[in-house]
Formats: sequence, structure tokens, C-alpha cells
Amino acid sequence: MPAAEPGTAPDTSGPHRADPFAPFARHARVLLAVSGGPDSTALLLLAHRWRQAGGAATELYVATVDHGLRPTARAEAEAVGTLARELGLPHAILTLPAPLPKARLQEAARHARYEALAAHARAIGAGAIATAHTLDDQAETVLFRLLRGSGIAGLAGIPDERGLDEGGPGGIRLIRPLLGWPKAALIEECRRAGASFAEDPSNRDPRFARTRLRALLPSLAAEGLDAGALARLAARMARAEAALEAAVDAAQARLLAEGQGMAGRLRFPRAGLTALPAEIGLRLLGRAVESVGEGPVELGKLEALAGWLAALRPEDTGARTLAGALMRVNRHAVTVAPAPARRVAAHDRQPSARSR
Ligand SMILES: Nc1ncnc2c1ncn2[C@@H]1O[C@H](COP(=O)(O)OP(=O)(O)OP(=O)(O)O)[C@@H](O)[C@H]1O
Repeated sequence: MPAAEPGTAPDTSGPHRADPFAPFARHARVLLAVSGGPDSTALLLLAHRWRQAGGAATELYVATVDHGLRPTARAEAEAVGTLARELGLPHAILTLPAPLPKARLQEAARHARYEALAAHARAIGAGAIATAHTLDDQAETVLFRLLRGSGIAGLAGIPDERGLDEGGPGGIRLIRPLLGWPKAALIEECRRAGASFAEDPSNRDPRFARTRLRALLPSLAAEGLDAGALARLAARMARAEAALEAAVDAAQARLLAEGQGMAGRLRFPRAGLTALPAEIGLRLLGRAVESVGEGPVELGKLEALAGWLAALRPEDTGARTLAGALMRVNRHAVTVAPAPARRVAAHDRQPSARSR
């Protein structure tokens, strides 16, 4: 792959941010996740150009994950290495510690990929990983979630920055500087730089719902629902999501202080909880169930739980379980605690584990 022309001014004409690489400047080192496809090859070229043009003192490192799934993967990873070397950037090929399971392969590959990238980022002291998600990826994600009846958080689409391992060691950030760029513009960047790239055949595999949805996008665009419109929807939803979460933070602080919960158990004053706007109450319940139960709760099930609570008359009491959490309602309070079945199940599992 021939190198990009060094020193060319960064193309800041991307549709969204004046400087999409500005978030890089907060880190001494950023790891670019480059698969060798057109999007991430353009990420490599553009990030390097930004750096050459004096973007910041940020050092750029490059890594390619070889999932061991396709025979051509190694050669593609090596081609990324060649381009990175031409640009003067360090490159590593990362392999996975264990073979991927056959079930839910794409999801498993994505999970393993991020783990490998995060481990490498920590090893080289990079505070952030950058991926090359595009405007097209954003549009597909929003459309996909729209069709599945997602909530506001889902319709907010792919965030341009988030913590990769919140609470984990190192606090690595995940940055997506190209979310405002159409894929076609990135292919054009590669072409202009004379850089070749590989195409992942799974992107065209009609067995994946994503591929079938992608095929719908041109017809929707002809009706006015183009990638830009879907991205605008995502940005508006992200704004609403942030405001709602801030309102839930405030309601949580207020009601938990009033409710006097005990260790491992959250207690809300019933009148205060049921008086909240429905969306805020729903989210607060979701947080409570998630924190004492088994983790994230399906929105539809949470809505059913909140609906049940809202339909109770003031004199009614009762209890419901959801996702490993038990919600008890008495006249004065709503308490959310780990479900007893979970405690019993955990207790039951121990002897059988020992007997193996
Ligand atoms: N093998 C790889 N090595 C390094 N980076 C990769 C690899 N595959 C993907 N990436 C990075 O992730 C970005 C998104 O890739 P892709 O759209 O294929 O991911 P995905 O499977 O849809 O998962 P997600 O969108 O959650 O990352 C790429 O632009 C690239 O930056």
C-alpha cells in the first residue's frame, strides 16, 4: 500500500465537527483500531494527517485484531502493518487468547476484539482507542433499533465517545472520530491517498439482518430518510437521554435519602416514587433492579413492572420479581432487594459445584 501524502491539510469538511480528532488531544497516546477495511484505513490516514498538521502532541499507535476466522486475515493485518510503517506509526497484530465459540459468533468476535484492543492499549499506555464507525454505521444502527422498538437510549445510536471499561483498570476511552463521515467519503480518502483496503465478506452476507437492512437504505433515502436524518434523530435522542438520566440521578438521590434503605436493599417512599413522571420512575426502577439483580433488564419487562406498580390502588400491597430482583410494595415504601430464589439458587449451586 503506498503511503498517504504527508503534510496534506486535514480534511475538516466532514459534515459534523470542525475537528473530529479534537478528542485525541486529551490523550498522550491513542490506539487506532484498524482492520484494513476502507473505513479504518481512512481513519489511519486521516489521523496521521491530523497529527502531521500539528493536531496535538498525541502519539498514534495502530493495532489489528486477527480473529483467526478468515484465511486472508493475517495478510490483511500485515498490509495494515505495512501502511502504518510507511506512515511511521507502530503497529501490532493482536491474536485472541482462545478460539471463538460458534454460537453468536459476531457478538463473541466483537467482545474478544475489544478485550484484545483494551489489553494492548493498557500495555502501551494509551488512554483511548479510536474506531472508524461511520455515518452509515450510525444510520444503520438507528434504523435497526427503530425497527426493534428500542427506547430513547437505543435510538441515541452510537456515542462518539464513551468509557470502554468503566470502573475497570485504566479507564480507557473509546473515541469514534468519523461518525459524521459517510463511508463513501472515506473510500474516496483511501483512493486519493492511493491506499488499498480489504473488504470483509461478512458485510455482504444476507444471513445477517444488518446486511438486509443496509440494502433498504437507498430506498429510504429516496423517501427523505437518509443517513443524515437518522443521525440527527440519534443526536436529538442522545440529548434527551442525557437530560433524562440527569433527572433520574436527582430523583434517585432525593428518594433514596428519604427511603432509608439498608445494605443490599433499596427503599423508596412509595408516594414519591409513583409521583415521578413515568419515564423517570421507570428508569429509577430499572437502575434499582439492575443494581441488586442480574444486570441489565429488558425494557418491555421493566415497563410491565412499572405498569403493575402504577396500577395499584393506594391500599394495595404486593411483590413482583424481575431479573433476579424482588420488588416489594407496602403502603409506604417500595423496596427492591435480591430475589430469594436467586439466593437459594446460588446456595444450591455451591454443593453441586463442590461435588463435581
Ligand atoms: N479486526 C479488527 N482489528 C482492529 N480493529 C477492528 C477490527 N474489526 C473492526 N475494527 C474496528 O471496529 C470498527 C467497527 O467495525 P465493525 O463495524 O466491523 O464492528 P462491529 O462488529 O459492527 O462492532 P462494533 O460496531 O460494535 O464495533 C472498525 O471501523 C475498526 O475501527
